[in-house]
Amino acid sequence: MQIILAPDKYKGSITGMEFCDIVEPILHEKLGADVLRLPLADGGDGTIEVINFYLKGIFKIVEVNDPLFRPIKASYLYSESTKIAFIEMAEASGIKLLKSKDQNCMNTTTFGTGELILSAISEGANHIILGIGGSATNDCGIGMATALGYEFFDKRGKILEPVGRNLIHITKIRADNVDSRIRDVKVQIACDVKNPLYGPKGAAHVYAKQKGANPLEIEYLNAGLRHFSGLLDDYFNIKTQQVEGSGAAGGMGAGTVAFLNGELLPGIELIMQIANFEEKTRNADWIITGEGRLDDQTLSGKAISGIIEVAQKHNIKVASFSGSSDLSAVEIKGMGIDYSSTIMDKAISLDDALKNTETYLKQLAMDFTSSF
Ligand SMILES: O=C(O)[C@H](O)CO
Repeated sequence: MQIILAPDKYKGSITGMEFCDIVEPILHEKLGADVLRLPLADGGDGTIEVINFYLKGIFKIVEVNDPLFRPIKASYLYSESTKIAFIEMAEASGIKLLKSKDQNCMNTTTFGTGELILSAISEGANHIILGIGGSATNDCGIGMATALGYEFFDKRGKILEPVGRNLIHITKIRADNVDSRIRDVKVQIACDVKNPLYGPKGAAHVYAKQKGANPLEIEYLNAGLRHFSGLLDDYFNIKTQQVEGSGAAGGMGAGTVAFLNGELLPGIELIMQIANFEEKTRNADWIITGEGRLDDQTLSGKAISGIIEVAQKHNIKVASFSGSSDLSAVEIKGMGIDYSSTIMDKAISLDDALKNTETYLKQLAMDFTSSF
């Protein structure tokens, strides 16, 4: 029997690799199964480790500007043999880098992410995968673009600092000094959400509060995104608001489409491409997946959605060992999952589940093997 282990992380608990370490020996021992590990991620936190499992690159450490223009060391992954770099914007421009008192996306920049991109190009990358999300910013990517050589002017012809509050003042974009090497690089964007750029479901209204903006500032940032999107559309001949995910990471989705000619993709889709997932699983009997929680979001962008698609195409059974589930047995079956169990079925409380994930996950794996 061939079994593929394709877990995402259990957020705040174990990584996908740890999941494999726990489950694989039980499948070997109890079923004599041939097990292949293909850990997945959705583009959010922890994606870099999963990508490295496939790319086998090395981490490059560079000094860049953090969201408040302070020097920090940030890393990205580079694979010399494939010339692919994987950059997580949160490493340079993430909310995790700021104390809560310093968080306000009126004043933050994605400049450091642009510096990471330049560094990767200087290393020799001809393909950059940029994971966006977890950002401290709402600057529509103008910080990143500035690092690449773009300039943004106000109506008096003054160059503006590339931060969220200045989007509304931009009247002119200049590309004369842009690093021309960027044109030869294929850029794919692993996007964590599908929000539009502005409006009630846009970057500012949905995510700026968690980045320290107050209600007035949120309105101001939203107006800035709306205004700037008009400029981007005219300058690059695109329709930013219509791009799914343009509002990801404070408008970085739109910024990457415009300034990098990037292709926005759900993170899971990109990682499955890198893992060569479909090719490697087509003869499997089972795919076992797992993620922190099965819920009604599960089919929209999380790892399991991509797995079910491939499994159904090749008639492979799917099992899910998740942390918890908000779905009924009928809903789970309806999604295309043939076997499902959760850590919370075993644990007496959330605290117990988090403390004893390994023990309970072993039990889930044992139960699965006994079902044959
Ligand atoms: O960074 C952000 O704004 C969120 O992760 C959504 O992309």
